[in-house]
Amino acid sequence: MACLGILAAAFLGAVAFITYFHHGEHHLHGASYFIQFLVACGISTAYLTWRQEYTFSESIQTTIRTAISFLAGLYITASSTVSVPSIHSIDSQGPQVPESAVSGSSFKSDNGNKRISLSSPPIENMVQSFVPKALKKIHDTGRKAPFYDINKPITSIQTTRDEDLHKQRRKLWGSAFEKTRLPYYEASIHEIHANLLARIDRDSKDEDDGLVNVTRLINHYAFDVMGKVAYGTDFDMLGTGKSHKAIDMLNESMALIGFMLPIWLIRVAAAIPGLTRKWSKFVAYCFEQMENCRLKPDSPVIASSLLSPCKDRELTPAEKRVLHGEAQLLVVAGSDTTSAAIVCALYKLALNPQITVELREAISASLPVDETEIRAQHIKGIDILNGIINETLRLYPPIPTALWRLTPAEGVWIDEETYIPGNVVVSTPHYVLGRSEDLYERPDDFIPERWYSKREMIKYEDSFAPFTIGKEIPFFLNKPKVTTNTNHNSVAPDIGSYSCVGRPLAMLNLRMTLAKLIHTYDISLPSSMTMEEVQAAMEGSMKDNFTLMPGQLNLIFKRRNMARAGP
Ligand code: HEM
Repeated sequence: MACLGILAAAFLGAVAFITYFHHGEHHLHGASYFIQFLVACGISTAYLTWRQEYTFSESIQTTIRTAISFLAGLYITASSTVSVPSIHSIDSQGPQVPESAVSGSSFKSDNGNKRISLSSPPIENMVQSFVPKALKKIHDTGRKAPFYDINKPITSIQTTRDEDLHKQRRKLWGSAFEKTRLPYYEASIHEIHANLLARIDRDSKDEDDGLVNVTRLINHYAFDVMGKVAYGTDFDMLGTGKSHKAIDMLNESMALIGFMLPIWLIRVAAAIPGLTRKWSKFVAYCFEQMENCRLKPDSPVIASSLLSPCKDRELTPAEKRVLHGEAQLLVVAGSDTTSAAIVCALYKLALNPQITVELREAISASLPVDETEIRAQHIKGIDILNGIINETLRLYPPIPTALWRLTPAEGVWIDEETYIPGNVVVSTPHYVLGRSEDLYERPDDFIPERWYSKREMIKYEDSFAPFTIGKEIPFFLNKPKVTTNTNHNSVAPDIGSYSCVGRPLAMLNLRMTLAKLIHTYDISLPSSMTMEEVQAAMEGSMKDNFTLMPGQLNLIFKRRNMARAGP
């Protein structure tokens, strides 16, 4: 009898999957399913106790047995129904992705010599592809995957899956990065550079060994810049030497994303009271900054552009939801990404002093006579500077593995022999592609020239897209062969594209900050550590929390003894 009950429950689980769970998306209802499941278990226990005259403990045991059988039936049906479709070739091992990156198990597909990688859990029908042509194909055709519903009902340009809303927001964001706005951001960067240099000088003196904690320093710098250009707010993390309380809350929340849990589980966890308190506080803080910008609508900060359609009236509930999302995105999108790129570039420059010397000479040569300040217009065309940035973004893409896309309903042909069916979640990890021998000669070496004078070292250019590429317009790639010397002055990419709309600001900041630091300081490895120890400290503790979190990097900064080097 008990056996029959178990089989019936398992059968019901299978039917529930086939008739209901297999259709449409369910990740937003995880918490409500969970509650319904608990209520059903409670009702079952009560029914068995009062109507069937079971003892209380027998009722509980029978209910648990039935519940487990139901779930097993559902899970087994799901695992056997969801096929893993993508086929592509990868090297036997492939480069290792940073700690806590999407974990996947590789195995052979039916055609033998080709391999695919499947990320758990299988019910999400998820694959990672390392085929050279995959990145462009997937991002040209794919929609955003269910992962982007992570903050619902709060949404933003980045997380919305509604294409009309995305287009509306993209227009507003685009206006924040028009040519005419960049001089304001440049002036803010200059202002914060003064704090950056003062902090480096202070830290170099304060610490006994003269070491500067570059990871923390640049993190503080990047947040100070974003506070200023986004809202006109001074986080003053460089000045105080401490993280702003809002940024602490953000960091703790991002660490949770690093576990890369399936989206339905994140949504269930988010429904548990108190668990996302810090994240909510961070969002509320950012929204407050956004609200303050409503009082100064003509200020050239990014928030003003986002507020422009509603500057003279009350916000509707829908607008409030979007502006909460955009308020936090403004800080999150621009800070950790830029910070990771600057830290990793300084790391590579410290390891490669010869490249640093060449860069410094090129910077000096680019400055007009009597000019002591680094200005964007003078340095934007320096090949070696752009090559260093590209090479850094290739080896350490600030968004290393995520960017999940859902294939179109009709599926997509990646190349002549690789087809991925519709509605499959695909990720094309930049970190892995950037280190692939299929795409680059000597992929593990830092060779800035590969982006200008040694372009033959790039075997397949379309796979380099650290700012990702658009759904409609392959923005980053639609230009002549030289990708390094590109337009931080270009207007933002076209509406409809999911690529990084803040790229002009990111490139402006990367160029100016690297140029300023290299022009002002001699930067070297700590004498107390071997090169291997520096590498282990930096790369060994690198993390993927959606954005790349560099490990520990301590360097020595010595002011250069020359008139033109000072601030
Ligand atoms: C080195 C620095 C940066 C890198 C590598 C980078 C990279 C990216 C990538 C890969 C995406 C796609 C994300 C996704 O599809 O989920 C993205 C989107 C975005 N980025 Fe950046 N980013 C950087 C700096 C910035 C800055 C400074 C801003 C300014 C606020 C910014 C604003 C945005 C926004 C608003 C989006 C969403 C665009 C959309 O969905 O239409 N980013 N970025």
